[in-house]
Amino acid sequence: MTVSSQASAPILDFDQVGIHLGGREILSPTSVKVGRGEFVCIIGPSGCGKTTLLRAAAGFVQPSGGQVVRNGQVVRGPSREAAFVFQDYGRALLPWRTVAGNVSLALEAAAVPPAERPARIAKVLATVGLAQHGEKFPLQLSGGMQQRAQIARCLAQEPALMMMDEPFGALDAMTREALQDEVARLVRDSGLTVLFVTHDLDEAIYLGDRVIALRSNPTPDKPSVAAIVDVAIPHPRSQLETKEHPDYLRLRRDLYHFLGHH
Ligand SMILES: Nc1ncnc2c1ncn2[C@@H]1O[C@H](COP(=O)(O)OP(=O)(O)OP(=O)(O)O)[C@@H](O)[C@H]1O
Repeated sequence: MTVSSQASAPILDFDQVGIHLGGREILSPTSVKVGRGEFVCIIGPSGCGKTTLLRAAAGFVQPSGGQVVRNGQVVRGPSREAAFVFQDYGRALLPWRTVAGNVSLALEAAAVPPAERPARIAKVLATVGLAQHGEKFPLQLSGGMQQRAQIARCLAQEPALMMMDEPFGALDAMTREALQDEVARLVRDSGLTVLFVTHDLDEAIYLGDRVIALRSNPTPDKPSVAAIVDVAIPHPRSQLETKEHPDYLRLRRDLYHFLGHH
């Protein structure tokens, strides 16, 4: 557990959360507390329940056992306090609305008065480096820029928690690194708490304060959570220096083994 998660009441508390879907146990009872401002990455093989865990935190899925407590309240459904960034930015954005129009959706949903919207839209677009692109339509932008637009829309909702489900999985390596750095910066600047699903061990260690490794097909001997590791590499991190840090290779090797590779 990191200092931040010990220092204050957790923003998110998975309390013995178990999830069955389609008559099958997807997630065996899982308890994890996430501290305010923490960046927690979730890794594991395809189908092990990473997205399901995020969906439970967002209130899209109800646990079959246990409870998710967010900000002291049991989660019973979706809330503006929790924003969700999907991998598939192409489907998350409305193609017939401009980038600014897409960001505006979050403000409209929150009934922000029309007069206040332009300044708030400009602010979040500047945060993600899209200040000059508000009047463009999503399909006029690169994949990385579309994903920034989706992140801007989430930020406009001023969430306390951001769930990111493989947000950079569809991007090329350079765009992906650039976006990793931007998200790390904006999370540090804003104090947001992030739950971040990825298939990529390097991405998990680079971004995470902690990494949760899940396994598929849990049994009483081998529950869903294979390991939770702290990443004590100081922030701000840089792509090159982090990968040369002595902790980095050790964590990478440990997580690789926890995931069942030999
Ligand atoms: N609504 C549902 N009904 C039945 N089964 C479901 C439902 N949603 C998900 N599942 C199953 O639950 C399991 C976990 O799915 P989930 O999407 O959480 O895995 P994941 O670890 O995120 O996978 P991936 O890395 O491939 O995205 C999968 O076997 C999936 O088929």
